[in-house]
Amino acid sequence: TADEHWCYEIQAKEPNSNCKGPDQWTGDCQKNHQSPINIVTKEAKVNPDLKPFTFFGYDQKKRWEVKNDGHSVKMMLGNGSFITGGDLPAQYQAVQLHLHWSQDLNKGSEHSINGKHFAMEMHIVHEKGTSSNAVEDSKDKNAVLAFMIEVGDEENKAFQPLVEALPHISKPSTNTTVNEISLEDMLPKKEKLVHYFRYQGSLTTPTCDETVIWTVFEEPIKLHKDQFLEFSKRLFYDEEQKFVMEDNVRPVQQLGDRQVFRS
Ligand SMILES: Nc1nc(-c2ccc(Cl)c(S(N)(=O)=O)c2)cs1
Ligand SMILES: [Zn+2]
Repeated sequence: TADEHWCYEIQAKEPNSNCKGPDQWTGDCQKNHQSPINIVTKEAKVNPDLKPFTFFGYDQKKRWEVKNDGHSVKMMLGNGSFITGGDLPAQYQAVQLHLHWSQDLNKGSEHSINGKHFAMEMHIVHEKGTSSNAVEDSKDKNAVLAFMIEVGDEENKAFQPLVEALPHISKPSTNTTVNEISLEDMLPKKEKLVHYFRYQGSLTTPTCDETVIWTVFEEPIKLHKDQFLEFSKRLFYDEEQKFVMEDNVRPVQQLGDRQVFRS
């Protein structure tokens, strides 16, 4: 289907590209409750129901499968990690973790906060329900936890196994495993995770289903500059390794009639 040939703007504008850039994405991509968005913090409404999350299984150190899926680097999490709380209507199973980035430190995140983009953005994608029964399509089928990533001068040890795996998955549709990573170690300290923004939106990739309860945490993750540069140095969009994987970022979408909330 046309969506198999969807791509980002940086790929679509290549002379002989035959892929569809963001303004040609189909599915629900042209609807009006889309993601990402710019978050204007002073217009976000405090909602006291936005309690802290509880993370189950995030502390387990595991060997994870990671892959280059041609759009990002994706870590498969289907193993029983899940979240509750955060004013979510049920428990949500962790499915996969992936990132978006640019080489430009100021345009690698999909969401922006008061117009500021970060170097990268990490998404942990969850699906409603228990590992035995997931629910069908609905506005709250998915919950994505979004973390901004800044570049600093300290190595982030929790990300090193993922960074070292990147050269093994430089081509699309390649897999490898990373060992001894715990999701919890990759995230900001738990007490920092009480501050977040919340809105109803979509997948930021085709078919852009409007099924996502978005949580954008205020506290950024920090990576060393060299760790950050590895993503756009080691990963490629194409088999021929002509196009490095960077700017895998959808442009911000109109908020429209939606309200952004904050904890
Ligand atoms: N690289 C790829 N990412 C996705 C995907 C699937 C589900 C979701 Cl929710 C998202 S996102 N960016 O909205 O978190 C991305 C498919 S292929
Ligand atoms: Zn994403």
